[in-house]
Amino acid sequence: MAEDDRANEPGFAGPGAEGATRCGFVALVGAPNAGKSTLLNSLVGAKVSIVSHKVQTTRALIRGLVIESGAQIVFVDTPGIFAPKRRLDRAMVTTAWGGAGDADVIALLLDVRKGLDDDNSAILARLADSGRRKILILNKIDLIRREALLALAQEAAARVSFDRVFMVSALKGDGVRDMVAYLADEMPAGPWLYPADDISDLPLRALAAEITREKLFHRLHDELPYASTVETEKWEQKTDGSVRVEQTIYVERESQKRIVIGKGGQTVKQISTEARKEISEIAETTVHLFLFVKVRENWGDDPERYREMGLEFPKS
Ligand SMILES: Nc1nc2c(ncn2[C@@H]2O[C@H](COP(=O)(O)OP(=O)(O)OP(=O)(O)O)[C@@H](O)[C@H]2O)c(=O)[nH]1
Repeated sequence: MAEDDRANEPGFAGPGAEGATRCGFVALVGAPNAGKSTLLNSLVGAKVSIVSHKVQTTRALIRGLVIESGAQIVFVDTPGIFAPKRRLDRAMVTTAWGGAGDADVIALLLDVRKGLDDDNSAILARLADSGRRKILILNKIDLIRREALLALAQEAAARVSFDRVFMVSALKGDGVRDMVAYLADEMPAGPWLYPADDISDLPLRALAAEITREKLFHRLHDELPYASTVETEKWEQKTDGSVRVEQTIYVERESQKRIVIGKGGQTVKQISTEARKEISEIAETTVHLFLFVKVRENWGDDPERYREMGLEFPKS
């Protein structure tokens, strides 16, 4: 149904119609790499959460805002849930469940190729105890046969009583609109929490740091991306409308710094070129990006770094 048609439906209330708008929170939870960030970006129609084929790209709670049928849906992209080992891992998992606890609807995203493996089984077990409204989103249906998909849906539904099950391809957009229409109906009555034009509650400078971190993830291999973090130190509006952005990539060791910089500065230059293009898009202006690489030993044990990433610092 076209947006215009909806406006003629009884009960429709656009922004500002007091008492008739709806607004609520949907927490996207799931194992690492299930496709939460891909889904969120596709829903919002822009990049608010970073995507990579490596696991655990999303560290903090990132909100994406979608408006559908008079409802503002605040999607909360949580870090992937898995058995944590390091301190940073524990912080991410605690944050993820914290995000789910406050939501009107918990949406579990499951990579259909993984099926009910250990990570997904553990999440299902925990969700089964939650009294909240919950839906199951089977993602990456472009990669699996229909019979296997239906069998998986049945198996998951036998463990947790989901209010609804959706089958989608976040990458291709299949099935996504139906899911959003359902969620819009489920949102409680109330005023919108964010301006209609906003797509995320993350400030531009935080989004910009996330974009650079994504490029870092794409360019570098093994453990290095996990040992690095990016901070926007300066966001300076120039009189000609352009912005000067200074960011620092923090790594844990001198040897890692050399890798990030690359031969003759090649690697950091490529990261900078790719990041600048995307930051310009979200800032909707010309961006001059300056990247610095610094060693900050043991940042993984520094409470301040967790606060900057929007994570709680776990005591142990
Ligand atoms: N074929 C296919 N690939 C997908 C689909 N959705 C996501 N992917 C891919 O799966 C990988 C992981 O996607 P992300 O969106 O980063 O996953 P995530 O759940 O946010 O991951 P974490 O940040 O680790 O929690 C990426 O390479 C995506 O391109 C889909 O519907 N089909």
